[in-house]
Amino acid sequence: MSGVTLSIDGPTASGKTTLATGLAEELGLAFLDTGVTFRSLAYALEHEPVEKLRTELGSLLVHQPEIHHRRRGGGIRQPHSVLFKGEDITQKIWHSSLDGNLKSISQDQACRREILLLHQRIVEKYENIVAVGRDVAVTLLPRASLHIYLTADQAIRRERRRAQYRDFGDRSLAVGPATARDLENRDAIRAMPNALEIDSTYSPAPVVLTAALRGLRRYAA
Ligand SMILES: Nc1ncnc2c1ncn2[C@@H]1O[C@H](COP(=O)(O)OP(=O)(O)O)[C@@H](O)[C@H]1O
Ligand SMILES: Nc1ccn([C@H]2C[C@H](O)[C@@H](COP(=O)(O)OP(=O)(O)O)O2)c(=O)n1
Repeated sequence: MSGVTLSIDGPTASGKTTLATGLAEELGLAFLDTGVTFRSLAYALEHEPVEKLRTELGSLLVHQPEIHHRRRGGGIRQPHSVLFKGEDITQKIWHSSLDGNLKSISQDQACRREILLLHQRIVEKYENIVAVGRDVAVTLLPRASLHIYLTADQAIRRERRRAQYRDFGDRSLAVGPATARDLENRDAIRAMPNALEIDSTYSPAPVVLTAALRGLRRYAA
């Protein structure tokens, strides 16, 4: 299949990264995790003022969206790596001490605009790509082949996140209810003709992957 673009939205720990990794491996797609940009900027804010991050985002942060299958250096499994001023910070961006910065970056509209421009430049480079994040269907890939909204009960998502990071020390574990932004995105995606909503609460990852592939075949046909 060529010319495949997929967007995956959904709340924290609903399984977006897992599904996107499966789809990228199965279909040979590049993978852009937009949350990695927000987390990288939260890290970068420890070192640079926000004005500099906004104006020099494209040169300070370099994404490598080709998929890496292996756990990197024994750390958390990451789909792709990211460099900040030339340094690979992929394993440093998940610390809970960055949660405050993450909130500031997420709420900074000027920053969000620059992040979107950066992501648009990245997706333009790839004919086949899956992008993951809180608003990718609406903002980044409105013309994707398929828009997936992934969800799962909050208690299940919290348990999954705890299990995921059990061995990795002080990681960001916050798992709240779906936010207003999540629900807005969900409603916008429901209104799209080529959309698929998957509740993964009782469906293991391979079942979710099969459902997504079936949805893609239906809309790509
Ligand atoms: N369908 C599923 N069933 C059970 N566990 C899952 C499922 N999808 C993902 N997981 C696990 O839940 C955790 C969070 O998944 P992840 O893909 O990182 O979520 P997100 O990217 O939405 O935050 C991971 O440990 C992952 O292995
Ligand atoms: N497209 C995006 C991606 C992430 N964010 C914000 C909101 C998220 O809490 C943080 C971190 O993103 P990340 O994808 O790692 O978060 P979740 O695992 O979905 O909770 O960034 C966003 O506002 N828009």
